[in-house]
Amino acid sequence: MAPADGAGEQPHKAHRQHKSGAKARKKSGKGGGGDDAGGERKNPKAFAFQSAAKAKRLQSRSAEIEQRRLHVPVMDRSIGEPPPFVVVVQGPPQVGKSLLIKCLVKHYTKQNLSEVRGPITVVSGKSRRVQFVECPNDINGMIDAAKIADLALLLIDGSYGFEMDTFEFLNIMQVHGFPKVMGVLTHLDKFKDVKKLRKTKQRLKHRFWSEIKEGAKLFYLSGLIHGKYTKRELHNLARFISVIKPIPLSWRMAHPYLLVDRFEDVTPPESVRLNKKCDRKITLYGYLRGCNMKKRTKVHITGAGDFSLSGVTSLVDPCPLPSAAKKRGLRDKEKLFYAPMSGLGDLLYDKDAVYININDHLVQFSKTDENDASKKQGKGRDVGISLVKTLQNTRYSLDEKLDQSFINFFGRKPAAQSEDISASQNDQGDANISEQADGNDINNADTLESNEHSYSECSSDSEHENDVTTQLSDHEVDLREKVEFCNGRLRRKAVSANFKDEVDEEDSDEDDSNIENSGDDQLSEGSVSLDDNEEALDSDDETENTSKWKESLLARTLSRRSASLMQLVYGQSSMKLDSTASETNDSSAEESSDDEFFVPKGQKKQAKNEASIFDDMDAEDYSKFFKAELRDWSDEDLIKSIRDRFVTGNWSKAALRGVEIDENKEDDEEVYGDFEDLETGEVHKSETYKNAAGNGGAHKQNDLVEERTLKKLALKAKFDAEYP
Ligand SMILES: Nc1nc2c(ncn2[C@@H]2O[C@H](COP(=O)(O)OP(=O)(O)OP(=O)(O)O)[C@@H](O)[C@H]2O)c(=O)[nH]1
Repeated sequence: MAPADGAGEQPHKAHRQHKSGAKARKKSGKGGGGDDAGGERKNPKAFAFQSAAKAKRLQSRSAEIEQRRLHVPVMDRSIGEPPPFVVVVQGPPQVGKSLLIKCLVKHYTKQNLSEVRGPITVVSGKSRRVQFVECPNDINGMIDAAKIADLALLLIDGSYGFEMDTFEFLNIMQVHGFPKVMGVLTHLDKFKDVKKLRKTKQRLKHRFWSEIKEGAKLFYLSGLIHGKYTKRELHNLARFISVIKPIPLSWRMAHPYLLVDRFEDVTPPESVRLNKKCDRKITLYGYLRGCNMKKRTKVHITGAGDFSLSGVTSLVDPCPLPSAAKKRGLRDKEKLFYAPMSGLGDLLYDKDAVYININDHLVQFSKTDENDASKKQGKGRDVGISLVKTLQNTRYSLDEKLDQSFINFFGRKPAAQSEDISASQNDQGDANISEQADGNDINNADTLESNEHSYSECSSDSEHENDVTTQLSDHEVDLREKVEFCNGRLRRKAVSANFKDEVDEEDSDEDDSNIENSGDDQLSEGSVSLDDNEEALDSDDETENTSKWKESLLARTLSRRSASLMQLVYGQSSMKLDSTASETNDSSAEESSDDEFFVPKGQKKQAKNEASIFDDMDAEDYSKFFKAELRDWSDEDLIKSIRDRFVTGNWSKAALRGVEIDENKEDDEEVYGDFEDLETGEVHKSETYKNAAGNGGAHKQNDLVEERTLKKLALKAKFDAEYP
């Protein structure tokens, strides 16, 4: 019993009050909290700003946020999940484009990519997918890539410097709407001297800024480890790619377009057997961007021509966002990548089928079995097994077959095959021509600019350089192409007068103090630290910071203007034809009307302007002027001369002027209307001449000459009297 009594008397453990945490805070709030909180709130120093500069910064920041809010919001037309963000990796040959894509894919998906072909879609975040595309090294591929890029990664060989490919691509992007651009320096491990490396980085960064814009992002990939870029630098780059916001480009938002990541020939094999050049039916797969596409819309396939759509079907997303993937079955884990052309991704959704790709190691085939089987049968492998084996080996048999047979969007197609395509699409011939013409234009411009080059062996000794610099018509282009033989191949270096290639020793000492602080930051961050160099850039001359490569745009545009349809078809410059025509007109006009000679300067100029409005038009395309110089539209006379051509002007006056010109022509024809028909050999004489000849030949002619001389003299006298 005693123990029972003892248990009854045992004192209860006292309740321990909470001294910290939510409960304690709650209690103190309930109790005398009012005073404490009030006391805290009443402290005036706690909420006042201490520094005027900080206050100013805060104020300007809030004003900026307010301003941003006031901007017209960009209409988001997308329905459901946004399509993947297209990242185009561009750079000169052998700069490391494929390697960078492989490394980024490995970073995002932990998958090894054996080859980079076609677009590669990877999931880069909870609500974001990225599609990597390698930009081909030819100009047509660049044009195609520039049309679809949301972000362009410009790879630059740090050990060599800027090459022309980069500027050509920038130039093309400028035409198609400039997407986001980031620079990536590779091959930096070739520098043995740390100081030189730092100087080169600095120099390339400044040039990159001045060519694109101040503060443009430039990443450094400092070298390879086991044949791959370092994880830390890739991580930084991937993070930037993941967070970057695409610029809404108005043209793209208003037009539907598709980056094809897979295609299939669905032409019945029988019709192909009967006619190898029959019209093919092709199914193209890809994410639709821009806006919705309608059936029967005319579409342009780059490099192939214009076609009409026979139908559009929406399919299951082959690379869904992680959130969407959970809703569907069939997959045990999330598939974070889709690259059918590169042989990555194991589930394919077709219009009418779903293909599941099973890896070889998951299939129960063992070598011992095979050997046994062959022994048992006494002759080769069983037909059934070998059939299954071959089926297993060919992952995308149809695609691969197609790939070998034709359309290759990015310029790898063999010449013979391309001929086939154009032959089979005779009805779309016009479109093909226009596409080629377009390409020609740019090629023309390119060859024009590449006239301006020098050829040299890749060596540090500049004396060996054979520097041939020709000037593009009137426009001096700052950027110069220097072709040199380097690392076993020809490279086109982009030389700028404003940026020296070699690092000046004197400069390097000077600048070192600036870089010392920022250099490490850049190395560790893998990105440009803006603040460090802002001041240095501010002090730069403004003209230096303007994009130099843009200057060549005008020259290119002008050079492109001269190419006309006539020139392309007949191989003859329409410009020349027209100019010679106008020259002859001029000379005849000079001869015929001496009146012009006695017209005051200003008036004469005006009259000339009038005439030249018609003269310097392209014969075929009136939107083109072939004269290289643009008119001086500040000239009052010139403005006056076209005033009547607008809605507000006097149209009848303009028409009268036209009639006057025609009448003058007739007059001229009367006097100089003789011509010889070269085909028939018939000589036509003008009426005046005929009359003169009929009425007594030379005598009459003399009279005419005399008459004209008298007329001239009279006019001269009149002129002198009016304008002494
Ligand atoms: N040392 C060094 N080698 C590199 C670096 N980046 C790429 N490479 C090597 O350069 C070679 C070319 O790389 P790729 O990725 O094939 O270059 P690419 O630009 O795709 O080449 P193309 O497709 O032919 O234009 C490979 O052997 C890479 O290992 C780098 O930063 N340092």
